[in-house]
Amino acid sequence: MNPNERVIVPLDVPDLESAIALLDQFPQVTFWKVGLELFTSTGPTILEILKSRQKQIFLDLKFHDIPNTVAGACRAASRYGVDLLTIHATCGTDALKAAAEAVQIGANQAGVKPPKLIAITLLTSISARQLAFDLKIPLELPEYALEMALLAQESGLDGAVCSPQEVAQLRETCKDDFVLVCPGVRPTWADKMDQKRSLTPKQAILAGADYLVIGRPITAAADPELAWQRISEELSAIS
Ligand SMILES: O=C(O)c1cc(=O)[nH]c(=O)n1[C@@H]1O[C@H](COP(=O)(O)O)[C@@H](O)[C@H]1O
Repeated sequence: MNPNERVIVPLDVPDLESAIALLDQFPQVTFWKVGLELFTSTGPTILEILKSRQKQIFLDLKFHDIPNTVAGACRAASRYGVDLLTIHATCGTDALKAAAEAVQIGANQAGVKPPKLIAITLLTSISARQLAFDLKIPLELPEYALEMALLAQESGLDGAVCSPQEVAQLRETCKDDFVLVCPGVRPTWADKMDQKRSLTPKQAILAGADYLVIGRPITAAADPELAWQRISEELSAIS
């Protein structure tokens, strides 16, 4: 895979107009993420636009609900023919299994390829301190992220979203074709902002990430094209 194809850029913008402006600004980006803000604003229209431009789509709706409800949501989302879809591992095994099954049913009904269903292990904005003191989880952070990934794998999911700081451990323990997607990636020259567990693009790929989600270091940079180019050069230099 061309290293640039490992970078997923989130369309974290409020409306269709701003999303199209980003697509026009970065024709070289092959994989885009549609998250809660844009999908809530535009609905599936943005997915049609991405498809008309032959882009890969990560529909990041982070479902979190009871088994019957997440199954229904996954069935509906899978009819759009997207490539990746998210659900929180903390829904529990019954909901994850129901979601994995629903993804196949929805895609079959629409005659499209099923998306890879991937589980959020622990949001990259949560620190070890917050895990212990706010969420009252008694496990060490890397152990918790690994447990969530294993729960997803055992429930029949295709992969997980984790911070780059945990990806080496997940890569070592999960099966080889388990897709690992890392947000919270920050080049040395970028501000970390609300991301608490970051590594650089090169470090994240070397640790075993299949895809990197990189947003504001590119889209909010003073010179966004230069930021993309620097990331692209960093990844191309990996031997
Ligand atoms: O599912 C995600 O993509 C996600 C999971 C997570 O744990 N952390 C996380 O930051 N994300 C998403 O990854 C993107 C990161 O954007 P930047 O922080 O701007 O690079 C955002 O769209 C987040 O919604």
